[in-house]
Amino acid sequence: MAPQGPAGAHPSSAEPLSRSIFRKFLLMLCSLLTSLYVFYCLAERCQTLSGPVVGLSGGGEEAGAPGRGVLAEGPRELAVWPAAAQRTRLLQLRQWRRRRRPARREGGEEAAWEEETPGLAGSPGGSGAGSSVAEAAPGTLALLLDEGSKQLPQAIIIGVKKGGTRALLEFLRVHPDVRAVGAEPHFFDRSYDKGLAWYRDLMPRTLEGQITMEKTPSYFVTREAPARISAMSKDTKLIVVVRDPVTRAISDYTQTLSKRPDIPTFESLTFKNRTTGLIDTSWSAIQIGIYAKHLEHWLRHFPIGQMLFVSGERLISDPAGELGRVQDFLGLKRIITDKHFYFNKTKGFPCLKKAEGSSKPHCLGKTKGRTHPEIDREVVQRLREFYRPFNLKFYQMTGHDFGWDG
Ligand SMILES: Nc1ncnc2c1ncn2[C@@H]1O[C@H](COP(=O)(O)OS(=O)(=O)O)[C@@H](OP(=O)(O)O)[C@H]1O
Repeated sequence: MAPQGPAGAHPSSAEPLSRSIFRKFLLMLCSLLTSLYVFYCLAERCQTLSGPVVGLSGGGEEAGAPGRGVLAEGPRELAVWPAAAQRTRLLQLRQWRRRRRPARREGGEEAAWEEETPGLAGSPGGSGAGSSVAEAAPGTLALLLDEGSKQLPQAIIIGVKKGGTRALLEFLRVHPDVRAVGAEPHFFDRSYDKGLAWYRDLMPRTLEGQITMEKTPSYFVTREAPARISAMSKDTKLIVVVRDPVTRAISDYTQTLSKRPDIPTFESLTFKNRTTGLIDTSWSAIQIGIYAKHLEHWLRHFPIGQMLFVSGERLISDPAGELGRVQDFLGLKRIITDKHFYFNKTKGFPCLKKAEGSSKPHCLGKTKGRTHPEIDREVVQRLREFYRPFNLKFYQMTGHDFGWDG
């Protein structure tokens, strides 16, 4: 009788066979798991697995740093990905980056959006960056998709300062087919000598079908800007956010006052001579609002149909309506609708229910919506009279009554 005991203690003739079966089973299990992993990656789930992260620590695309986060083999491996998957991955990567890093500031003005619920991201048990699957960094394959190419902008928000340009750009960035620089490049006014290659390098990468955009509100009043933009491309689409020039001037003054509290009053800066009521048109706060004059320069280089005038007032009272017009003008599908906005009573402005790259409500930062100082009624009235003929001319030129004159 064969001795009884634990397996392996007394080898029998059947044991080598079961060991080899076990080895085969292990091998099969390993290949199955590997195939499953590859399948998951190809099914665009790679980012939810805690795979190795490569080279994401550099500055963002909007900083224009070349080569960040791209594996050497990127383009070769990327070729096996369908275009739609590439696009999805690029968007996911971009969203992940946005969650990790606030936007750059533009020339002293705040470019970043403000979290409405600060503290949540890092709170214990909350969905802070890196603390949950949803917030995890994209996996290695996803990083290969930090591709696409940098293009010169096909559309530019050229003005006007304090018109609502930041709100428009941030709202537009929700659209999956819009990619924009966060900061103001100031290329066509301050950095033109750096050349188009420098400018292009500031742009985010785009995939086919995506529009590259930037906003620099000072272009609208820069004499050289129309010719320079036209020299870059005659087809550039131009967007101008305009606002009642009197309120705009006060907003402009309020911004300067916040930085230099010792400046003279708005009233004294408005006039060359207060007794005669002569307006000081050399003061930039006043000059910028003479929209008809500035527009004349643009119309020497661009047809009016290539320009879209967005009402700064309607951007606040009906953001979805204005965004509808902008999306049509840019040839984009109307994806941004009233479902994207809510009115924040504390801020007194529409905010995004979910900003691009975030699941939280977002409003513009503290530098937008500053309380304006009380201005002498007579001065406001005098300014209204001053602007009226220019406004009427502007309405004629654009074919749109913005309603600033009653
Ligand atoms: N949604 C939303 N949230 C906050 N602010 C909004 C919004 N929509 C328009 N605005 C108005 O935008 C004004 C600032 O305009 P800009 O962004 O063009 O300013 S800047 O030229 O870039 O400094 C800013 O002007 P002030 O209120 O005078 O600060 C706002 O009135």
